[in-house]
Amino acid sequence: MREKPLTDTTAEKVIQINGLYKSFGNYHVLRGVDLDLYRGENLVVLGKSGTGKSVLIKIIIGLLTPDAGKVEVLGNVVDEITYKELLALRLQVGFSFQNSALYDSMTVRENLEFPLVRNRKTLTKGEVNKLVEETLDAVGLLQTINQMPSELSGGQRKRIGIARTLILQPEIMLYDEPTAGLDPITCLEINKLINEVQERYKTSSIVITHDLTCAKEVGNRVAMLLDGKFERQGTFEEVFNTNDERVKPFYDYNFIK
Ligand SMILES: Nc1ncnc2c1ncn2[C@@H]1O[C@H](COP(=O)(O)OP(=O)(O)OP(=O)(O)O)[C@@H](O)[C@H]1O
Repeated sequence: MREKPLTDTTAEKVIQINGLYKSFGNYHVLRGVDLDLYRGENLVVLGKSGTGKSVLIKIIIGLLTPDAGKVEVLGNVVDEITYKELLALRLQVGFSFQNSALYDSMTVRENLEFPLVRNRKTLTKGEVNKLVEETLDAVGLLQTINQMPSELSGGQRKRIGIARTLILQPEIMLYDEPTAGLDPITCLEINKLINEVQERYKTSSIVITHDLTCAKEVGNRVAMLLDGKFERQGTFEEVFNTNDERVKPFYDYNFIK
């Protein structure tokens, strides 16, 4: 298995989260989250279902507001900027949805053109075509350009979903369970793609996953959300070298102990 290099912690922090709290009624989901994303790294976020991983992502992209704490993304304090600034920031933060979220009535080409036509209005038709083709090529699916999403496999749909996010060339990528529901071979292909995207597009990424093979293959660093905080952060080995009963079952289940 490929060994990922350690994160360069002297690099700029593209996301800085300090003392973040978020509750819904009496349910205290995030209870003092501290987390940094360094430029160029893939940070894997692990945690049991319902621990607040999606809530965290929604706060990062300004879809939810924190109760307390500071969330800074590419130098912007997310709940202090104007709505216009937030929209501009969201173009720098690509979010790859779990269900791929493709438009079923559009071809692959049209799905990829859509974010460009909406957000890069000065591009010529030729430039749009070039970007669509280059991005499809980067995810290895140029041959599907005229197909409909319904004609693609689950793994291909994931790739197209990633391509549609990548086409705006965001600085930060957020992957939400990129390998969920895929067979092991396709999972390995998606892991490889996430690593290729990191190298080719120089993205900084947060990868939410329950798949520890994915975590090991793509993560320069791993952070585990436990009881509302990232109590364990470090390399894959550092995070899992523990007898903590909240952590061990993740490892044992994934690696059949
Ligand atoms: N808008 C909301 N209003 C009320 N409760 C919410 C809201 N959003 C999330 N929650 C609650 O916050 C908790 C954390 O949800 P979240 O979706 O972040 O979990 P998760 O860690 O992403 O889970 P999974 O791994 O299953 O995707 C859940 O109990 C959920 O019901």
